[in-house]
Amino acid sequence: MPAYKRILIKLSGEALMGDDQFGINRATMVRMVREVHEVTQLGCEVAVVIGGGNIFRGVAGGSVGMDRATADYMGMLATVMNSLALADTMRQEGMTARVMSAIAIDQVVEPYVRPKALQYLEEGKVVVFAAGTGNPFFTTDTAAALRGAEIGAEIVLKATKVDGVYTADPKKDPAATRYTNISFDEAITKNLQVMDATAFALCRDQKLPIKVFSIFKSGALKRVVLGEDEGTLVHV
Ligand SMILES: Nc1ncnc2c1ncn2[C@@H]1O[C@H](COP(=O)(O)OP(=O)(O)OP(=O)(O)O)[C@@H](O)[C@H]1O
Ligand SMILES: O=c1ccn([C@@H]2O[C@H](COP(=O)(O)O)[C@@H](O)[C@H]2O)c(=O)[nH]1
Repeated sequence: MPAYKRILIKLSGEALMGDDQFGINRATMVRMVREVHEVTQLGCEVAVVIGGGNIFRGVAGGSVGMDRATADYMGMLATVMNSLALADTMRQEGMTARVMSAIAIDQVVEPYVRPKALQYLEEGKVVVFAAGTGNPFFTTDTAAALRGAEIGAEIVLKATKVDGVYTADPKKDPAATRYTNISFDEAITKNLQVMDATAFALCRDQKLPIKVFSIFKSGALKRVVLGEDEGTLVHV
């Protein structure tokens, strides 16, 4: 029995690279989709936001010296590519997914319209929100918080490269220790970089909890959805 009826999953773009230098690693994508499939089969309504780090990192060199907003639009377009690839993999795995973009690209993907997204969720379709918030100077973490609040998700699940929120970046500080629970205020005050402060603040204000866990750990997403002990809960 799932602990939540409706969830917003933020999938790491960078994790999609697998062991490659950039881009989409097919086997990794399929594995991530199968993890999502498992939770839809539990009866959860699922929306997804995917990052763009796997593609944007590959082109970031070319964005040096560009104005920030233009580079950010490139980053948002990278998330559209990831979203299309994700939805197509979902289709191949027998799921029904719809991509909705915050930036109008009508020939490619339907625009984000909140009532339509709610309708898809009620129909049991997975909704993939592409192009972040549609605004530069933000991130897909903030898009996850924003869309999560808009659709009335009970929790935002940040599926990332580390297995929770640590006292410091565990990739840089081997002495860092993991929190089981942490409040939004503490995460913001301590400037913990696992998620940006805008996303933390939005979730705090909307009383929308976040669970941070590893997308590389097999079965972790399902365990989170079943309410089992996994990762770090960020709460009001
Ligand atoms: N205090 C911390 N606890 C845990 N991770 C941290 C912390 N500080 C920094 N990090 C880093 O934050 C990263 C996760 O956040 P980030 O938003 O960069 O990645 P992502 O969401 O997985 O990727 P993308 O932006 O491509 O979707 C982790 O890989 C970790 O190295
Ligand atoms: O609302 C948004 C979301 C994203 N961006 C830009 O896209 C890249 C990729 O997103 P990640 O969250 O880092 O995976 C991001 O670095 C921004 O440049 C944006 O401008 N607005």
